[in-house]
Amino acid sequence: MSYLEIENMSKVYSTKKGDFQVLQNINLSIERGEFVSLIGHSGCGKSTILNIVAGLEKATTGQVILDGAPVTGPGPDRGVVFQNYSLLPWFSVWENVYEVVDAVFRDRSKDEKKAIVERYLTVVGLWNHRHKRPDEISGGMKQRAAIARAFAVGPQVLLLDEPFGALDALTRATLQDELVTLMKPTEDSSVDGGPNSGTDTVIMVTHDIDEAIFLSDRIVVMTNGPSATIETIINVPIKRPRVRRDVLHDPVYNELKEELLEYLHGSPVISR
Ligand SMILES: Nc1ncnc2c1ncn2[C@@H]1O[C@H](COP(=O)(O)OP(=O)(O)OP(=O)(O)O)[C@@H](O)[C@H]1O
Repeated sequence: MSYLEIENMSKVYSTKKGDFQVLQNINLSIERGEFVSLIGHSGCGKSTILNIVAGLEKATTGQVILDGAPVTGPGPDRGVVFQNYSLLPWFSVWENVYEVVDAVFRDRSKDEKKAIVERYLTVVGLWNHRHKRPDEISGGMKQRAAIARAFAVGPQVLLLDEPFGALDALTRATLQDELVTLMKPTEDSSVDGGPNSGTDTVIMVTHDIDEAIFLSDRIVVMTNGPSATIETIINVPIKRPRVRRDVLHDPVYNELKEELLEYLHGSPVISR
């Protein structure tokens, strides 16, 4: 059995107009340490899959098994980052991260918890902005704070729902690079939390083909809904951690891009 198993998952929403089958027969095995992206047209159920793995939604049939145990609700072993930041508006950046660290690491000293917060706010370049509230910082900074908060508690599985979707291309690329840095285990184990306590498995929902290729080991392409299922799974045979420029120059990159565009839009694309 793999580290994370999605077994025969289906999801039916009851609506005023009757039952609406979003997902049908989703089967996916993810190994520890894998970065897997879900890609597909709007409304096919990508967020629904992520929410079920997060334990925020229940599957209608089937189940999610994580590290041998069925998922029955949310837990500190899974961290979620949404597109819309989800920071508490009345807290500073520092407090937003500290609150969660404090809740998860109940038995750590205050100094240890502060050190974890400092470490992750520093990695995402927000230490100098730690006293600001979410409405005083840019969208990119808010998303950095949300990412720092997710990594700071060191969930084994990180669930990213279009984490960079609302950002401009430049900020997006910077944050993708920061994510690569955060995913890389460091030698420094003096401060626990984060990658040192094992955040190495990621499921990311994205609409961005380049982002999916740059970050993922495998890309799961969904069919269109309703009753969406997995159309195909594409391997990205470029070793991680990756450097953006190297990936862009890798001949495999254009081949994968073309393949994905063909799945998503059904027509061959002329590569540059
Ligand atoms: N609570 C709900 N009740 C009824 N229908 C829902 C509910 N949540 C989602 N849906 C429907 O389920 C379908 C899948 O939604 P979901 O958000 O998972 O898709 P998605 O692939 O993530 O879309 P997008 O790419 O646009 O974010 C959509 O048609 C949506 O309207």
